[in-house]
This record gives sequence, C-alpha cells and structure tokens, in this order.
Amino acid sequence: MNQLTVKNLVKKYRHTTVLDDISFTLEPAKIYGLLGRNGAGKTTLLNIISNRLFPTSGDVQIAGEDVNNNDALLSKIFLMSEVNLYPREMKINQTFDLADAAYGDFDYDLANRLLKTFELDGDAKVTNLSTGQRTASKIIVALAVNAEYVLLDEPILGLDANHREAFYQELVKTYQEKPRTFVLSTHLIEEIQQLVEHVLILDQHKIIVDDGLDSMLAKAYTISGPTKLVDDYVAGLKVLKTELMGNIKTTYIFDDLDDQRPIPDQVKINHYDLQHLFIYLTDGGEK
Ligand SMILES: Nc1ncnc2c1ncn2[C@@H]1O[C@H](COP(=O)(O)OP(=O)(O)OP(=O)(O)O)[C@@H](O)[C@H]1O
Repeated sequence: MNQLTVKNLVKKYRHTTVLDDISFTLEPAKIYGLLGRNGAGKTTLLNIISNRLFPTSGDVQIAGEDVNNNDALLSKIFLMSEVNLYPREMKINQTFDLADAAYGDFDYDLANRLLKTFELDGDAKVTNLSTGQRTASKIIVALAVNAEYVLLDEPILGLDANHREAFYQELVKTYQEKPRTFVLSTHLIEEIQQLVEHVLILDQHKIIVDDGLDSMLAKAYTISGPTKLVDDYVAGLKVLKTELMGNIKTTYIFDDLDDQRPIPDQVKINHYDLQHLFIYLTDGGEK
C-alpha cells in the first residue's frame, strides 16, 4: 500500500477561498480524524480527494501519481458521504453489488452480518429508509468495500447511540482484520477519541494540526492554582484559555512542559481531552 498525498490544494468559489494551500499525507493503515467547525471545508476536501470535485489548484497523489482521472488509483479511494447517489428504486442489497462492480471483492459476508447488526432488511429500498437507517446502510458499504482509503464524511448522521457504538466496534474489528486507512470526519469528537490515531484539524481554510493523537494530548495540560504561581509557571508557554475563580486560575496549555522546572505544591497539573483541545484551538479559546 502507498501513501496518499494532498499537495498544495486550493479551492475557490468565485472570490471565496474554501481551502487555502492544504498539504498533508495519509499513511497506509491508519485511522484519521478530520475535524473542523461548520463550513471549515471538510466535505470539500474529501470530495476533492475522491475526485468528485476539482480543486482550483494543487493535486492529490498516490505513490507520486495524480489520482485525477486515473481509474486505477481512484479505485483505491472510497467516499461515504451524506449525498444520496443511488437511484430511487435501488435496494440495499443492490448497493452492495454496485460497490462490488466498482471496487471488486466486496465483502458480502461482512455486509450480511452487518445488516443484522444494524437491523436492516437487504431488500428494503434505500429511499424508504429513515435517516439513521440510510446512514447504517452506507456504513455497511463503507466497511465492506474493497478500498485502501475509506473516507467517511459524517458517518454517524442520525444513528442512535446503540448503532453508533456498533459502528465504532465494527470499524475497529474490520480495521484489525484488514488494516487500511480510514478518515473520519465528524463533530462527535468525544466519541471518536478512542478510535483515531492521527488528527487533522481544518480551521480558517488551513490545516492547523496534523499530529498523532497521543502526541497532541500529551501537550494538552491544565495548570491550576493561585493566580501568581500559575502566571509564573505558564510564562512562555502556549496558553489556549484561562479561567478564573476567585484567586484560583486554571490555564489550558498546548505545549511541552519543561521537566526540569519545579512545580509549586499548590499548583496542580492535569490533562484535558481532544474535544476541549479542538474547541480552544478553533475559536473557543483566546486567540
Ligand atoms: N458549491 C458551492 N458554492 C459556493 N460555496 C460553497 C459551495 N460548496 C461549499 N461552499 C462553501 O465552502 C465552505 C466549506 O463547506 P464544506 O461543506 O466543505 O464545509 P464542512 O467543513 O464540511 O462543514 P460542515 O461541518 O458544516 O458539514 C462553506 O463556507 C460553504 O458555504
């Protein structure tokens, strides 16, 4: 398997720049979280990677070759999106056949098992499904399709908590059995924190974070205690947010701490989670 490289992508609609010189690499067999606020450009980016949309400039490459109009390379990339691309009369089972025809080697055993997991009838017409059921039917295709890069745009839209849990479990299971790359674009950050290995954050039309989850979270500290002591301790560190309660100050840091510096007794250091890190990095903090 080869890397997928996004190189200097720019997407403009008239005078609005939606993606501004985006570059990153997707490694084979890794689970990525693509995060960004509403309108950040996530869907646009995934549509360009899967050749559903053309960039204004820049390109997407696999093994150094442009995927644009290259059928062999495009057959390595699958996009599950909100848009319903199936004809009105199509049954769930027929969407499996379509994926098999386009990508080959569709995993019918997995798909049939997942129909039971998600309590769906394979003979049901896609247009007659509820929002959550339609999402589930698309998830089945995305997990059973034979593609090296599976891009999931809002894959949990309308799914109830039980089915979301089932999706996460099945994703991990199929990933362990047959490692390939998944990109999960979602707003349910708390729920995917356990799944993703690498995080891409799109903000203000640019990638502002491209990092392993563990290395990101290792830099996410809260430092709290008496204001003066906290101020002294965080001097020179990247502070994303500050909260004050009486004389007790809590700062949210995104930085490496200096191991050599003594920590005053009254100062407490803890970690915080991906969801809060995302919020503070993308406007909820003190830019
Ligand atoms: N065809 C279009 N013409 C003009 N502007 C567009 C078009 N498609 C998308 N945009 C704009 O591009 C920006 C990015 O949209 P996009 O759908 O990629 O965001 P997103 O990150 O997926 O958002 P969300 O989380 O809300 O789904 C938005 O400001 C949107 O209004």
